[in-house]
Amino acid sequence: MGTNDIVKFEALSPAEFFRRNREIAGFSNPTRAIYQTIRELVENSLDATETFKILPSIKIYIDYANQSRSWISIYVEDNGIGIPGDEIPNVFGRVFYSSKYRIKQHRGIFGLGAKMVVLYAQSTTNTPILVRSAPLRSNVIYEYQLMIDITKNEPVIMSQRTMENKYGWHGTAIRVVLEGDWSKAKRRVEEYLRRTAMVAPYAEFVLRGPDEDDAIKIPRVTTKMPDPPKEGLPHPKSVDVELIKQLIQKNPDLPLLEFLTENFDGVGETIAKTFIDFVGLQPDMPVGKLINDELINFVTKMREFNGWRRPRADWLSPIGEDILAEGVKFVLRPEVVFTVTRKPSSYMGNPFIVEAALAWGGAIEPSDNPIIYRFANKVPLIYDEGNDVIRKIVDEIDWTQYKVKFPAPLAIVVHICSTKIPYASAGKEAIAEVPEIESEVRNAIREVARKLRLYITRKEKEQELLMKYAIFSMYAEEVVNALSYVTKADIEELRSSMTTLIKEKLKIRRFEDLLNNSLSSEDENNSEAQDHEPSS
Ligand SMILES: Nc1ncnc2c1ncn2[C@@H]1O[C@H](COP(=O)(O)OP(=O)(O)OP(=O)(O)O)[C@@H](O)[C@H]1O
Repeated sequence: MGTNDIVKFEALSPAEFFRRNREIAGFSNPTRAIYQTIRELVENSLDATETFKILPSIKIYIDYANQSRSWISIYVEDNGIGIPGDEIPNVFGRVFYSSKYRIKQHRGIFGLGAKMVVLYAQSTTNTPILVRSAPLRSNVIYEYQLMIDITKNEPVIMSQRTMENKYGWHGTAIRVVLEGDWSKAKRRVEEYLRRTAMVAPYAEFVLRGPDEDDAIKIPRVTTKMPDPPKEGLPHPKSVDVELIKQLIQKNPDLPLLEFLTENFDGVGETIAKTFIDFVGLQPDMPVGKLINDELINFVTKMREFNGWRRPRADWLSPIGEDILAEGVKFVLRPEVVFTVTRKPSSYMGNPFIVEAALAWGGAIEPSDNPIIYRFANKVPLIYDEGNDVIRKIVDEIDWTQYKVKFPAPLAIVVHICSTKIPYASAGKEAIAEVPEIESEVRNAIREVARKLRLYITRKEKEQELLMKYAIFSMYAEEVVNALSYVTKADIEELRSSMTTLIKEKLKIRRFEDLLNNSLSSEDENNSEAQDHEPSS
């Protein structure tokens, strides 16, 4: 009896795989499905706007489509660059179809999110997704109703039409009906938007829920936007055999020297020659002539070679210290916020930048541990904090070295941007442990923590001075009274000289300065100007 008689083999289409395993893309239950749907659509909207320097305006409307069956309708509209009409079916109907498989920072990476939304809707309510989109300067608006042929991983067009674009609209609007629990998902969705606004204060959001008074509006706080990322080439340290084979196939006759200078980030002629020498090959050898062993050796050497330039960070778009501070101030309303954007760094040839903000006091509730807000490529990570390397690092820090005593009103924001975020899963909720990233996160947090220590030290000194001033003034009044009685001098003059004397003694240049929380320059010099790294 042949094996085929007892074991049946079959292939699975990508769409079928994700229909069966939707948990790994974040669609694990009805509450999570709503959150994940909104998140995937909003992230596409943000990518379609800010990557092209358009200030994002995003509308999210939730309605009950059929309350007895827990069917929820979700509508998301943006003012982005839109989608070309002929691309719409594949964009929503073919798993692993994307414009973001490029070396450039995006929120999206997998080419999966929008399709998961369609798959989930289809699997729970059997209704198509409605898409309307108008690219920039388009005379028409395209409208499609789409489903997915799951076994073929292909779009099924249920209806299609074009409409006149009377008002010059551009952007994309999507309506989808799925089974979900809005009452439970609501808080998560609101929190997600609040956190998104923290790192994108240049965006505005309207969220309207199905019930009366169920609406929130997050206004645009600034019109400043980060510079969009440029599109890059792979760094030689990030390659593998398959990538090199694909590049060779495109042009097998290309000499090795040109192959290197044309296809990789930061490889000039001199570096390419040194490298080819290091491998022991000839610069004019056509790259297609590399035999298997040579090819494998070539790739291994590419990763070993230490003469490459560092990966360029032009493919990244960090938020920037000012914009991040504005977002954090607006959302968390702290007493004070410190931010830092670290210099670019890299892991395995992938450039990355870590940014951190520390918010202290004000509306932040004191808690026993720092409150952590994690972001990757401007996406808030809400679930799975326990598995995240950022939580681990924050917990390792000895906060007493920064004068923080818990419970304390302390929030830490960490943003990692990279052309390749090492996510721990397809749901994009936690960042895996990568030593280079860990060390940058640690440095970023320490940098803002040092600013906090300086701030707390100053505040303590100010408190001390205010106390002394109050006590001295109290006694001064008695002295002034007694002096004026004995000498018959003018009491007002005496009082004024006494106040001047006290201020001089306390080194307060202007009393108003003290009340405004700023000390004289002398005090500043005496404070922690020489700020040492605590030896943790
Ligand atoms: N609102 C939108 N405006 C413009 N283009 C969009 C919009 N939504 C989706 N797209 C296009 O559709 C493509 C596929 O989107 P999808 O959400 O499936 O994957 P992705 O964003 O590329 O990656 P990920 O799965 O990581 O989110 C995007 O790459 C983008 O080109």
